[in-house]
Amino acid sequence: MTIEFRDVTKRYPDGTVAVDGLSLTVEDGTITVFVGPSGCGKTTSLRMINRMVEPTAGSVLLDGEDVAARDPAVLRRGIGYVIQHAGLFPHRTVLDNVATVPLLSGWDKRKARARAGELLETVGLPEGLGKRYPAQLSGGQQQRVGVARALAADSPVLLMDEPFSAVDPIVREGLQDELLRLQSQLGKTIVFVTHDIDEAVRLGDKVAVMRVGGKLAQYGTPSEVLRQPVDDFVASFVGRDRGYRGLSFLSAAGVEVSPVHTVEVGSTVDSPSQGWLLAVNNDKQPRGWLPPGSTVDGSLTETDLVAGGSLYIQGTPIRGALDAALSSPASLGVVVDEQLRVLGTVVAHQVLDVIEASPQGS
Ligand SMILES: Nc1ncnc2c1ncn2[C@@H]1O[C@H](COP(=O)(O)OP(=O)(O)OP(=O)(O)O)[C@@H](O)[C@H]1O
Repeated sequence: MTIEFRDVTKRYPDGTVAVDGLSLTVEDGTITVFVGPSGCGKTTSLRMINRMVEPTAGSVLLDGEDVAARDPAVLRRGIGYVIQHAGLFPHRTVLDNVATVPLLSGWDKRKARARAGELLETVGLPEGLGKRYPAQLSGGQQQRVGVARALAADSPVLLMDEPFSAVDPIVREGLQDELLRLQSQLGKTIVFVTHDIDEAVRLGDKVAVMRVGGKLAQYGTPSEVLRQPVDDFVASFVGRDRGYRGLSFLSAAGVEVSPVHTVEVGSTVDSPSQGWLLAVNNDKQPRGWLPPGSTVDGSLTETDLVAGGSLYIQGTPIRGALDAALSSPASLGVVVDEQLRVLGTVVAHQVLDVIEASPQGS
């Protein structure tokens, strides 16, 4: 099934333009990866495919048919969807989690569970795990269950939103291998969102690099994007980072750590916040970000916050600093000490400058 974005724009009610004039076609039976820094509109784009978000202008077509003409609930049931932390129902067994969509589609319980058991096997989990609850599984196992549940929709389209971001790098590689193996058998049309360029290049038949402001910067095969970046943004986001396998060993000593405005959870925030405010607990550990212009009724709670990106522990290799900056909703990577207390922030271009200037960086 092809997925076509035709001049799609999404402006949220507060005026944020999350996606700006996106036009691209995801080809049938391929994996297309939307990649870019936090806040560039990847998730919004993905959610317009299954109508969890409605475009402000333009249209999304599945095999030439505008999704706006489809009943949203039926559409969604027919499209597999996997998110970070798997999004499993905590009070249902693993088997019942996977059987959710078949049950919603009217299958009888036995048949739905039998199918769920097969799917667990498909994603490399022993059927015996089906009786457990999600909390009794490792993070990697939970993600596999998330994939099994999405496959249960038996749809030609699978949407995956940072599905492997919350697991450690080794488990992540295993999950990526598994997805590629599954895809070689299933040939689905997959749209996959990540901020990790290595993951994008590894998984994507095509890669769509997006920039903040919701603009598509480049759309091509991984090798096109790596070898012929269209501009400096793509070059720095894709080109340089890619070249730096040595990043994992490079020190971040030269990276400037800037002070950051913090606000404590539980305190009051008067007047709309200026810029992004980093919320911390009373141990100075980061809890999330308060977006610019937010007003808070009474004292600040975690529900007022946007989840943060990864943290960079000072003294660890520079790769983590880049990852923190790229995954932060505020575009400010949070630097912490070993007790995870906030020290300040770093920005991606500064990290890239340090990498550039290093002997490994040319
Ligand atoms: N419901 C909403 N209301 C207002 N603004 C929103 C809403 N959802 C997202 N945004 C804003 O739209 C922009 C794009 O967000 P989106 O979640 O699509 O980005 P993303 O690239 O997926 O980011 P991340 O990698 O952090 O998930 C951001 O500026 C975000 O703050």
